Amino acid sequence: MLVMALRTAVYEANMALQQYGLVTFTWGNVSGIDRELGLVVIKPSGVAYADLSPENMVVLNLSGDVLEGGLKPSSDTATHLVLYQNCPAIGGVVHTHSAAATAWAQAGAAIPALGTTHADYFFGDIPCARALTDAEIATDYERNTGLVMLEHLTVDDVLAIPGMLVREHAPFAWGETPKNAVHNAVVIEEVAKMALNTLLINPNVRRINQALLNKHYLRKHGKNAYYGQTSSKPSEK
Ligand SMILES: O=C(CO)[C@@H](O)[C@@H](O)COP(=O)(O)O
Repeated sequence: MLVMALRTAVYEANMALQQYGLVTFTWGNVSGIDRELGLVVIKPSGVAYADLSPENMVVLNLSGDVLEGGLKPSSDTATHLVLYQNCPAIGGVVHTHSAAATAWAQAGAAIPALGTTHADYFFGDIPCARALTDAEIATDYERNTGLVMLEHLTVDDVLAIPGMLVREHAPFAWGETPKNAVHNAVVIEEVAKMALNTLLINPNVRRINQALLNKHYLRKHGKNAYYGQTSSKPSEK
């Protein structure tokens, strides 16, 4: 039984999706990585959260080969792997179809940074990656979903904007750990709801004052990050 600690962390993170109201049926999955061992653990595909256990999580290598687990890995596994393969700072990935964030994704719109709740976790708007082309859908939808997200990422500062929407699909979030990734997925859904309501009240609302965004983001994430650029490694806490 490989990486039991990671299995448990990924199991607990998947259970937290339900706890925080991020999923209906099985519309969400969490994974985690042990980079020293080169192993990824992910939720099994289509399995109800009530039926999950650390033991039935699926263990893969970074190429996606199943090393342990009799169940099929999440259908989004290739997307998770693209993020791990290209972004060393990422330790956990979440995908959900949480309703408000999915509405922004279906509309093809980035979630604007309108207030300090957003600024505490995201150093700017939450991008919406473009819709995939016919060819990208036909060849490898899940892997290409990860690649279109990379079009928006500066690999060195993926933790400054720890999540993104994918047009015609839904949100992805990430973090230093599976638990942190779930936290960011909750924030995406909450600020998606807040932004939706804010724009209903005032369609002409402007984005948060830059100095206030910097103050709130830097207060939580360290002083060595600058708007749009961050240090070559995640900011010291
Ligand atoms: O995006 C979708 C479905 O549109 C999937 O993420 C969702 O059904 C979860 O799939 P898995 O059960 O993780 O294979």
